[in-house]
Amino acid sequence: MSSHSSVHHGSYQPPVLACQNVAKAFGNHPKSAFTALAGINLDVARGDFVTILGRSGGGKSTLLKLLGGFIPPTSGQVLFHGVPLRGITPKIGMVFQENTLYPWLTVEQNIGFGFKVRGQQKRQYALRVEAVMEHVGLTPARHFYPHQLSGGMKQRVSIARSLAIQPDVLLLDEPFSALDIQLRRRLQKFLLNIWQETEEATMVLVTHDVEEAILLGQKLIVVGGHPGQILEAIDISASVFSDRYDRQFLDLQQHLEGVVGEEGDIRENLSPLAVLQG
Ligand SMILES: Nc1ncnc2c1ncn2[C@@H]1O[C@H](COP(=O)(O)OP(=O)(O)OP(=O)(O)O)[C@@H](O)[C@H]1O
Repeated sequence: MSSHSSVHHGSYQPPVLACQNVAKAFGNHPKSAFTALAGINLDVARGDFVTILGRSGGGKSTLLKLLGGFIPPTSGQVLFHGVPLRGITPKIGMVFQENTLYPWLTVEQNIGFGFKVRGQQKRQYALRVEAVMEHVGLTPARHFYPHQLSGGMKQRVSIARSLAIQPDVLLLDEPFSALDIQLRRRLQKFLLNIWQETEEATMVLVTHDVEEAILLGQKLIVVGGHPGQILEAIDISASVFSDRYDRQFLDLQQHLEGVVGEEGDIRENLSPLAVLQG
């Protein structure tokens, strides 16, 4: 999808993550196997913010799990820095929709968990935890336990916990969909700020919310069909759509609402769309 990653200071740099003709089927028996994804080709370059949009059951989570090494592809390859991915790695962070915080640990301890579990001493990681906690605005809540936090705070802790160990890429599966609309908008801005402020931060976010996909993504991928495939890959620059009442934004939004809408077959709703570029 992106070509600028291949030339970097004159030396070749493979994408952080890539899918090469990836297919995923579930079920062991060939007769009962269900092909969730087929023919997926995708590059995630360093510094990209990719959003994956699709309707429910379209295969978005499956694609993210493949990219995170949680499940292996049935055929094709998932490459991490040009090398086949063999299972999960701390270099790929993952944030889920539901709260996955440890209820018996405080905010601070949850954020430091990735270090502790690797056997590091607190003095080795305390400064890093401090910095991340400050960055996500959770320092005042450092001694709180998850049950004392709001939904938005919990997701901020989850994001902070993943970012703390400095993964090469952060994968986010509908991280804000359990939150109300106002909070969702706030956390979208928060995530965008983190991406902009952190040099070469690379993010892949799955959502069924068209507005979220456009506001956050710099590259937007639509997944759908049977079996699931990449129906569209659109290059957008976040800056083009700084105003969500922008004409181009509204046109793109309307087009994508049609694509992921509940009515009709997803492929029938597709219309040619010029690639928008910043
Ligand atoms: N472990 C599994 N075993 C069998 N089928 C599965 C498994 N995981 C996913 N599927 C099927 O693959 C298809 C894609 O599922 P997936 O969870 O990737 O969709 P999604 O786009 O993320 O949906 P949602 O937005 O509802 O989470 C669905 O039909 C689902 O039932």
